[in-house]
This record gives sequence, C-alpha cells and structure tokens, in this order.
Amino acid sequence: MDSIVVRGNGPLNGHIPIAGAKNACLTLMPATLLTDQPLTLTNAPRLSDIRTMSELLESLGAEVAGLQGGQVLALSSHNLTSHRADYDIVRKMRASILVLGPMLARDGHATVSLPGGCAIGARPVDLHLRALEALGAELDLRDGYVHAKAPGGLKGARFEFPIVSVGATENALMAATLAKGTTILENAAREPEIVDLAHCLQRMGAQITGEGTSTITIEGVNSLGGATHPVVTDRIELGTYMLAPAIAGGTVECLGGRLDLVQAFVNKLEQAGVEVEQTARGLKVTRHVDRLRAVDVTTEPFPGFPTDLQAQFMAAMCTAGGVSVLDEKIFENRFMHAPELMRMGAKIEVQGGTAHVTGVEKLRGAPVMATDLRASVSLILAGLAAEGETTVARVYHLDRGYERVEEKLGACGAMIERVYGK
Ligand SMILES: CC(=O)N[C@H]1[C@@H](OP(=O)(O)OP(=O)(O)OC[C@H]2O[C@@H](n3ccc(=O)[nH]c3=O)[C@H](O)[C@@H]2O)O[C@H](CO)[C@@H](O)[C@@H]1O
Ligand SMILES: C=C(OP(=O)(O)O)C(=O)O
Repeated sequence: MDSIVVRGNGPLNGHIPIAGAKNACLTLMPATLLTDQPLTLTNAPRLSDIRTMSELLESLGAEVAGLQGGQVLALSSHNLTSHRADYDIVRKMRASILVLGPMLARDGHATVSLPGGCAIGARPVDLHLRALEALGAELDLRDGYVHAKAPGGLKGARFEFPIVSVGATENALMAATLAKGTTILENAAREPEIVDLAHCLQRMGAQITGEGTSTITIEGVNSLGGATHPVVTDRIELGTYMLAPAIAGGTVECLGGRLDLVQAFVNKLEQAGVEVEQTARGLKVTRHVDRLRAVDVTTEPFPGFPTDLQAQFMAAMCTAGGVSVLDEKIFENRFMHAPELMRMGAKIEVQGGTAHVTGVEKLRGAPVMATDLRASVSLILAGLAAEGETTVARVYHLDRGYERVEEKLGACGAMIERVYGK
C-alpha cells in the first residue's frame, strides 16, 4: 500500500489548480440513469471514487468513457441490462445508493445493496428510503438489499426531511424529475453540489425551482434528454489547499476557487489571522501572522462550516496560539485524526462530539495512519509544518478524494513524495 512522506520545509508559495468536486460528480454520474440520451460531464476529477461509480454504472449496463485523461466523462444509459447494484461495489462507496432514485424513476424498479456504516459514523439511509416512499415507491428490505418498485411510476408529493441530508435530497431530487405531478422537498440540503445537480438536470429538461434554498419544487416531466455539464469546483479540495499556507506560511493561489463556495470556512480562516483575497483566477491565501490564533468551529450543513473540512482545520489549530473548541455536529465519530495528530505532539482532548485543541509551538513528524479521507489529508497538512518527517500510511483513503496531492503541494515548495507499495 502506498504512503505519503512529508517533511516540514518552511513557507509554501505558488498556485494550485482545484479540480471538479468529487461529491458533485458522484451524484451527477447516476443522473445518466434517468435518460437514454448521452450525458457528458466536463471538469471531472480523477479519483478512485469516480472509478468506483463508473464500475457500478457499467455493472448496470451503462457506458462510461473517460476522455481527456478522465477529465471528461461520456455516459450513456441507452441500454441498461441490470437494475441490481451489488454489495461488492456498494460496500466500497456509500454514494452508490444514489443509483436507486434514478433507476426507480425511469424503469419502475431497482435493487440496491444497503451500504452499511463507515469509519465516521453509522450513516443510515432511512431518509433516502422515506423520501422515495413519499413518492409512491414500494420498498422491501431483505438480504441486505433494498428491493424497490413503483409499478405505475412515481408520483409527485410533498416531503419534509426531518434532518438535512445531502444524499437523500439528491436521490429524491433525481427521482422527482420523472414523477407524475409536483414534488415539494422541504428542509432540503442547500450544498453547492445540490445546486450543481439541479443545474445539470435542468439542462436535461427537468423542471426544478428553488435549488440552493431549503424548499425545492420539481414538476415531473415524461422524459429527460442528454446534456453537457461542467462539474462545479471542489470546495473541500479548495479549503484543504487554502489551509496549506495557513499552516506552513507563504502565499498560495487556489485556481478556480470562489468565495461563495467556502464563505463560512473563510470567516474562520480570517479570524485565525489568514488573509483571503478573491482574484480573477481564484482565491489567494496568505498568512501574515507568525502564529495562527485559536478559533472555535461548529460543523453544520451548508452554508455553515463543512464537516469535510473539520479534520484539516484541526490540523491548523494544533499549532495556533490558545485553545480552540471544535464541535462536530454532522457525524458521531469524526475525530479519528485526533489521536494521530497527538502522535505528532498535538494536545487534543476529545469528549463525545467536541474536541479541545491547545496549540503547541511545533509539531514533530511521526509515522501516522488515517482511517478516512479527510483524516488522511489533515495529517499531510500537519506534516507540512512539523519538524522532521511524517509518513502517512494507508493513502488509498486519500486517493478517493484528492488527485495528485504530492504534485499540487510539491509545486508550491512542499517536500512531499509518494512511496509506492509500502
Ligand atoms: C458523496 C457525498 O456527497 N458525501 C458527502 C455527503 O454525505 P451524505 O450524503 O452521506 O451525508 P448526509 O448529509 O446524508 O448526512 C448528514 C447526517 O444525516 C444522517 N443521515 C443521512 C441520511 C439518512 O438517510 N439518514 C441519516 O440519519 C447521517 O448519518 C449524518 O449524520 O454529505 C456529507 C455532509 O455534508 C459530507 O460529509 C459527505 O462528504
Ligand atoms: C465523507 C466523505 O465522503 P463519502 O460521503 O463519500 O464517505 C468526504 O468526502 O469527506
């Protein structure tokens, strides 16, 4: 298994191109199942999760071609041969559940393995299922699979999500595009990835209003057509690389970055003493202060501070002046990076969903291991400013969500390399 070796090497300077969003692409790809016409996604990220989604769609009979080195995905579902998403693929990636709504809406039946829990929490899919039931789906849970039917087609309905769920909103939104009549989704997720999905579906002919607000209204249509759609910028990759100069010092311009994608996060960075400037090309980030200031953070659904940046922000707080309190409100077990950061000399106390981080002057390199995607990258960020060498093992988690991390940071002066097969 590959590892990443990082050596603290002073300030970083340069620019980093930000890719299309993993979490948008993973919901845009299943949208192909809604139509027999071609769907082309541009600005796609080159990640193992995207390959897993391709594998899943291909197992259903969809065609997926990666063009221009994988940055363009040409998808076609004109000849679906299966409506069963197998456990063997679904277990690798929770976003697999997003094929359920589209298949059910177009063909009236689908069988999808239940994804199971994962390192960061139990992550049930009950809200996906309740929303589809509200649209008239008949569901039977047996043998670890959801067997779903809608013999007369789905029917528009009003559904209020009891808590905000990104994935459940996406599944319901896709399904409702082909349901008969009007669907109103209340307390819907407002993430940029939802807006991006709605824009793609609109290009395919869907009638959707209210995307980006907590009430989305969908007028069902009889069929959807093809489209070409650019995947929105990855705000989590963006925030991650914005933290690199915040932690190591220097100035890094994140190309393609937009303030509206990361405003809550930027507010916290600025409070910590980092300057963020919107330029014509992206977001330019500079740390002027010698030492960051401790800042408290609570994770929330968009437009709040994203849970997917909590681990990386914690890495920054490890060497800040003062005590910062990080409250994780989205997932019940998302502090697995804390004990690893402590192996590097960080002072962190975790109690339930709250972590108290007391900044130390300096972290020290150590061999560390990550159990999820954002935890992995937080250890790399910490390593950028640590004394000595940090080796991050099990980087297959990292490869789910970051393309060419060593090249992107290396181009700004970081001493970072991938060691193959260790
Ligand atoms: C592929 C993708 O886009 N992943 C993102 C998506 O995950 P995902 O869509 O899985 O996250 P959700 O927004 O659904 O989860 C939010 C909370 O709702 C709970 N819940 C969710 C669904 C459900 O049926 N029942 C239920 O109880 C979850 O356990 C969690 O506590 O949004 C998360 C929250 O921003 C991000 O961290 C993930 O990176
Ligand atoms: C938690 C994440 O992804 P997933 O929902 O695919 O597990 C993430 O992107 O940080």
